[in-house]
Amino acid sequence: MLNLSLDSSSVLSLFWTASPWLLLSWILYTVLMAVYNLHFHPLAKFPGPKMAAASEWWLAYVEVIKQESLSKKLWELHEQYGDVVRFGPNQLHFSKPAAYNEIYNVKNRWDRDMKLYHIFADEVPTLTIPDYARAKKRRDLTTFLFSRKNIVNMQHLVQQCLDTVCGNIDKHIKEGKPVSIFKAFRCAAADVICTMCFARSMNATSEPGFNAQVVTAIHAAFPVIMVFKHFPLLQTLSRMVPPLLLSSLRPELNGLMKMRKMLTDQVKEVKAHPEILKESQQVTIYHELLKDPKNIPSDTSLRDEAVLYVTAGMDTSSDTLTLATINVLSRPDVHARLMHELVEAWPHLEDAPPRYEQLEKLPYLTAVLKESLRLSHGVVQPMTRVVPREGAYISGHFIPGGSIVGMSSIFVHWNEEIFTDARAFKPERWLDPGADLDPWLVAFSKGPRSCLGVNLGWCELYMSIAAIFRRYELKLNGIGPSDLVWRDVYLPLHIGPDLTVIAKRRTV
Ligand code: HEM
Repeated sequence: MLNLSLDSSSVLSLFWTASPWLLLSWILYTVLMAVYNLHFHPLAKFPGPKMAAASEWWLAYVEVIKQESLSKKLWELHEQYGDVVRFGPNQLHFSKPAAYNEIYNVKNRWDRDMKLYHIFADEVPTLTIPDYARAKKRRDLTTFLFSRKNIVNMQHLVQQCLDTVCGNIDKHIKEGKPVSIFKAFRCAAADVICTMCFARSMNATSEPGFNAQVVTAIHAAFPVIMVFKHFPLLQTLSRMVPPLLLSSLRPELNGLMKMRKMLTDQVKEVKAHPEILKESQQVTIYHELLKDPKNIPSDTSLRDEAVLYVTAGMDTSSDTLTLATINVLSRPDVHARLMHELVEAWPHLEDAPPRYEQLEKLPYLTAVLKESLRLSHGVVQPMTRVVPREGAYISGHFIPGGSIVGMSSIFVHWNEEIFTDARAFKPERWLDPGADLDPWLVAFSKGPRSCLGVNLGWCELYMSIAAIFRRYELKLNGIGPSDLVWRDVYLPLHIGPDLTVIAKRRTV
């Protein structure tokens, strides 16, 4: 009988003999694919850099080697090539704001493109389920948890987290230290999400100096996921590394592992003792996702859903709040007008803070928040969608089925025809009755895959600004709006200095 077993030295020698052929075949394949992509691909007629059209490697070079922001690079490309740009063999980007509504709208049931979305997890949590039908099923399960009604009822939990933030700010004041408003809002958002969704806090808001591990870890993880976007094999390999080894190789990721462990333990506890859920006063994601006994998600699925909520909700709302604080403090006229409104709504500091429903009726605070959402953008990377088989018209062009299309929110938010002096912070623009700007605020995106946590997001924004501005006199600590510098890593990752303020308790 033929002996097929090979020892390790013969496998190695076979590999060395075959490797020049493997390399040659790969080069030949790449060249042939480039020729096909440039001349015969259904998107061949669309303009854009030739290297981008030829191969996926162009985008990997821009995002991983040069560490450039894709959305900002696309801005330059549109100036050169016009309103449609081919920025990958099968990818198109659009610049006219109307195209945003043509891609992301309630009628479109377009799939997400997994080349981008696999970075957040395997196909398990809501954000990474590619097809609309399955994603809808998963989203529908949590409709109640994120409904406006539930958020309004549970707002005392948001207030509790904000009170802990204030307690920590008071400690900074006592010790004569500036407050990192950047970290404070991130800690607040992390605790709000965990308290609301899992009925358990990570106590990030109590950490000295707001130096919570979860904040450092998520900040450190985003540039890594840009590498995973282009080299998915590395992501698979990284999952095989034992947590202990990973934490010694990348100690800054400790917080992420701690959070995963906390949520894994919680999932196990809830599954082993479902009676905990019956006794709980509060609806959590576990109540919602374990509702249907015939469709119980796996432990990993539950854990990944929980991790998704923290990563989806932490940086987005805290970026908006940080941007709001720095811009309001750098414009004395805006600051004075906002304070006037807040003092009227909350005249005596010793009284309980106004409720969310009352705050959302304040026109100037609302204008400040809309302007802050506009300039913080939400997600900046083009959120890629797959055009259905029959094709679609976008920006007046017929786009063949199977093409991947997307549009970064910066192309709407920085559009000068909609927002005059678009890069400037001008809350007044939202108060102009003739302007009708609301349809162009796309920070939460649009359509069936838009933000699931939108009600919680708004609630946090209103209550945080009211609590921090009404309770403290704040001054910028040597920083200003020009220090709000970001790199596009799907979200806008802050790469400027720490953003600190000097705080003093208000007495009246
Ligand atoms: C200012 C605050 C927020 C902004 C600007 C924001 C923005 C967004 C955007 C633009 C998307 C679409 C992403 C895409 O298609 O790639 C999204 C999705 C999502 N957001 Fe938010 N978000 C915010 C707060 C939150 C909060 C507090 C949560 C709660 C935990 C949350 C949970 C989610 C989830 C679960 C998804 C995925 C939805 C799906 O795939 O169907 N977000 N968010």
